[in-house]
Amino acid sequence: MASDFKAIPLIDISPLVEKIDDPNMANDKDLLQVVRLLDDACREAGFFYVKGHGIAESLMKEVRDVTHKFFQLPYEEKLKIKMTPQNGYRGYQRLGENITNGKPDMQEAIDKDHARLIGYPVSTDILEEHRTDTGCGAHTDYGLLTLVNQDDDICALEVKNQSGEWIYAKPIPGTFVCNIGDMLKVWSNGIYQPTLHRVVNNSPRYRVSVAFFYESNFDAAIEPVEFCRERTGGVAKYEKEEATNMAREKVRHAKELGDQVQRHYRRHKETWALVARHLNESGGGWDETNKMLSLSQSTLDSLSINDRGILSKPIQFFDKLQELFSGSSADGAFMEDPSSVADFDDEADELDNFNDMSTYAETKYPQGEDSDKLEADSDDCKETTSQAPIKTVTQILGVSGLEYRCLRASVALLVPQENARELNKC
Ligand SMILES: O=C(O)CCC(=O)C(=O)O
Ligand SMILES: [Fe+2]
Repeated sequence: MASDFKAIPLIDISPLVEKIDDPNMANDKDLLQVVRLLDDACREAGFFYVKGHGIAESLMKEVRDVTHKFFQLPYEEKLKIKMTPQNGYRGYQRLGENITNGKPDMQEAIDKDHARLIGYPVSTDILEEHRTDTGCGAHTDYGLLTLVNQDDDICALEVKNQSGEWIYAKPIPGTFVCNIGDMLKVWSNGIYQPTLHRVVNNSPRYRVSVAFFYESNFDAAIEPVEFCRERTGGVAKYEKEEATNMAREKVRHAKELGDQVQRHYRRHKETWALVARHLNESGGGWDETNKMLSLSQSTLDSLSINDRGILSKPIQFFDKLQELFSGSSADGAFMEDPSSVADFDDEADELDNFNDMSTYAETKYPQGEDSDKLEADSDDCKETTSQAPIKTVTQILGVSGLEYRCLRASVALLVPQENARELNKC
């Protein structure tokens, strides 16, 4: 547990860097002092700055400058390297796509293996209805150690101390801000605990940071190391776990939501199959005024109770279902099921232009509750139908854009390799 720290320590690690290949390093007083300071920092704040790391300040700045330049590019340019399931979720992640604690983060990013280049727009540049209050919601990092090269002139990264106060990790030029992650907690048998942190860009300037996440391989077994167990009473406080499982735990909620969306999708697909089967029957047809199928008595009589129940009620989303499942005509040529992840993702991209963030207007988030209904009288539906005339997957599935993005985050589970970053913050 983070202590009641009021400031984050700055540690000059040059003795460590200089002696890193020295077989006698353990006898070096200066180096041992660095180790002591690092140990204190990890116990107290879980955060520290490092200087004397050997990377030129000018190079750190250049990296940030390039990052700024990339995010200034037109949206279409950035999309050329967009993150997809096919490329293992590496590449450009659009504004609002990263979800923390169920809320979209007001950030865009490029993920490349263990590095993440992050851009935090000025909040007034984001449409008010799309804005959330954090560039990155409160979280701990999943791995061992994170190093952040942050913009020199903007205070945005905040770290929570034990009394619940948010302490700024103010930029200190030439330093990296470092923090420990969940894996180190397990390895150290709880001696070190990761600290909650978040990013809020309230400044009038676009902020970038470049983070490096030092993590184990996904198949590594994470368990308390013996040395730390001995120092903490001899009993392991954490069970041995595969890194992948730790990551999965982090995205449990997103995964539940993904399952929910898939259930919605399947149900509407079934409804449409039923509607399409009877649509062109003789004596039948679509009654636009009542939003119902008109069916002959003999057809009605032949239906199962369940099917009759569905078809004798208004089908509010008829045109949407038709578009989604059969293109422009009711020919029953259904689209792929979303369990085929790539297809679903592509389809979403087509229907849902994230740039205008039109599906993003809703902010309701079910927090795991299963709002498994799309009846015309449900509040959910009223909300979606009364919106601007947009045709989106989210409307049809009866989920908000936000939930839908969670689905996408959950999809990351299916491509777990190298994907610790994506999983990190759900
Ligand atoms: O942008 C920052 O300063 C930190 C970002 C962060 O905490 C993260 O991506 O895990
Ligand atoms: Fe973080």
